[in-house]
Amino acid sequence: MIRFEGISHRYGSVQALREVSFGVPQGSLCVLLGESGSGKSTLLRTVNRLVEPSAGRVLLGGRDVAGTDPQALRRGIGYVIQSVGLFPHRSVGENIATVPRLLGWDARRIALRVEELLEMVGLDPGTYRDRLPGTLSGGQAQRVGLARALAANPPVLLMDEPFSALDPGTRRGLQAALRRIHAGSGKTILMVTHDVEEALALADRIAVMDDGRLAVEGPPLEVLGRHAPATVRRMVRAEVLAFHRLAALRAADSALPGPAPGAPVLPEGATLRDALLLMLGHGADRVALMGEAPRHVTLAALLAASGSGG
Ligand SMILES: Nc1ncnc2c1ncn2[C@@H]1O[C@H](COP(=O)(O)OP(=O)(O)OP(=O)(O)O)[C@@H](O)[C@H]1O
Repeated sequence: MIRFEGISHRYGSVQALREVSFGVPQGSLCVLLGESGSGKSTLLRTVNRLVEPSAGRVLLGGRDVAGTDPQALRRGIGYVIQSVGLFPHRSVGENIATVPRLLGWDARRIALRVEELLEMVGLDPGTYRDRLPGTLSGGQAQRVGLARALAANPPVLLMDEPFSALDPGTRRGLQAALRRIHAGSGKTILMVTHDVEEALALADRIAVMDDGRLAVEGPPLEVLGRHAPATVRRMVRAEVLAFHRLAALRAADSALPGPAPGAPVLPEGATLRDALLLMLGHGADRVALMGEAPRHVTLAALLAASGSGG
């Protein structure tokens, strides 16, 4: 759906991107991970032409975006950023209606869509539709930003650290909302984050950027697993706190009954941190628990227990 072909970009003397090539399959949620300054936002912004790359091309559904009128292109791509960027003097409903208005939808269709979207992102339409953005909390504003980006049902959504300014609880709520919205929608989502846990909770593909280059790209368990490149291992170290939390939880408390044929086996008394490391080491999404009755722990149960499962 999105294909980067040999993308390089310079800002003056800064080489921000170096020959980046990979594809984001239709319907997938791909997370761009990488340290600060590695080129994640620049790459994301080549898709909606907020950045015109110095070399290479971006294909969207097989078409070179350079040949598409930027305004028309952006109307077909949802874009969500950390600072939200809601219009301060327009109500929540008017903010969400921005693109449908530009597309000439009639008033009734717009009103129905605004209501549907507010419900989708977990805000009661009666309470929030007529509020001004300045009266919302950060998490509520981010929900409105997400609803606005989804308004005209774009097949592609670009998200640049959309949840990073939010407290952990609010953030998990929005991650859960995003998972619901994405599931079965066929939408292709490309999302920048610094947060390895967030990537594990949301992504079906992860692309890791390192100093403007694509370090690795693939399914999460492959990318973050045993053969992870140095840049990934540095980031994972930065997530030590999350691992501490998992280390405090017994794997047996998150186990489901039943065998897990072929899965690696976790010793009795192991923690969820042990379970995660075993999954990463084997590229497996579940581990079997040693003991009398057959039991197993899934990655989804592990994320739920760590508070990342929504
Ligand atoms: N408008 C600009 N002018 C000059 N240099 C820029 C500009 N935007 C980004 N850069 C530089 O390009 C490089 C890549 O920046 P980019 O914002 O893409 O990285 P990032 O991985 O998204 O970083 P972060 O995680 O900190 O947001 C950095 O060295 C940055 O300083």
